[in-house]
Amino acid sequence: MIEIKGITQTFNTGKTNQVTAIDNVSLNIEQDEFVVIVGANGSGKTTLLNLIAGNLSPNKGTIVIEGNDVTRLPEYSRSKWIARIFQNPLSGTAGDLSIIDNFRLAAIRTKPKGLFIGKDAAFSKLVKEQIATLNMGLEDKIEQPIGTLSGGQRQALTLLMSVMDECKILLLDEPTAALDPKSAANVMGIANNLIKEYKLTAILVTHNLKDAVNYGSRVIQMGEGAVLKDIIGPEKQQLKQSELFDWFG
Ligand SMILES: Nc1ncnc2c1ncn2[C@@H]1O[C@H](COP(=O)(O)OP(=O)(O)OP(=O)(O)O)[C@@H](O)[C@H]1O
Repeated sequence: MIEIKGITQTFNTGKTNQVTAIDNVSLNIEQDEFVVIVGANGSGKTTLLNLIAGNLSPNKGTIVIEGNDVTRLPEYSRSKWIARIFQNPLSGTAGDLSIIDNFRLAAIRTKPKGLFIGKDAAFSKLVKEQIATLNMGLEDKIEQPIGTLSGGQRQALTLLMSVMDECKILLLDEPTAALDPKSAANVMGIANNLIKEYKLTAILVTHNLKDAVNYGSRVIQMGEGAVLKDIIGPEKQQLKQSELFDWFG
């Protein structure tokens, strides 16, 4: 599904502040896999997501998504496969626009204009039904500007927009770091349910070791631009938070 072969990303090449953020990393991530990435500050986690999403093009190596070599494809050309949720709930939605208009914008992103979108009642009904599944009581507020909602409500809606948009890969870059503990737990639960329901390939970058233990089918630790640990299957399921903590030495 995602095949990463020998990628290297160096910033400020030839300058005194040169840094190799990703150092010859190879990874195969299968369809339906939910990978959690942990690692110290500056270990290359966000750079890896940027390379997968197409915000960056690696100095070396290749990235293949769904059999397509996307290494030199810009972000917008990969958006039919990939959705990304950021730490800041304000990213990913247009605050002044209503909830329903944000869903319309998301639908336009990958679908031919006119199909499925429009101002028609069928679209509003579908969005309302999907929003109701979040159990946040937002389905009766779809005409309200999305900027009036809390961070947790916005992250939940952004997640829903991503999956309704038929993405296959969901990149979660510390999606709950700006939320209070209850909202964070709620949003992680929603993300996990959507990943399962829509059979997504997911990559979660987090500093929350509890989430790293509770969620995902695989956990990777990055350090200095390299993969230090890669735990999958029963070993991942049995991993304890204290063991994960010990990885950080
Ligand atoms: N655009 C850039 N220009 C220069 N250096 C960069 C750039 N982006 C990242 N770096 C550097 O690359 C290294 C890896 O950064 P990255 O943001 O990927 O780490 P991270 O593991 O996501 O860190 P954190 O946990 O703090 O978010 C760091 O040394 C960082 O300073």
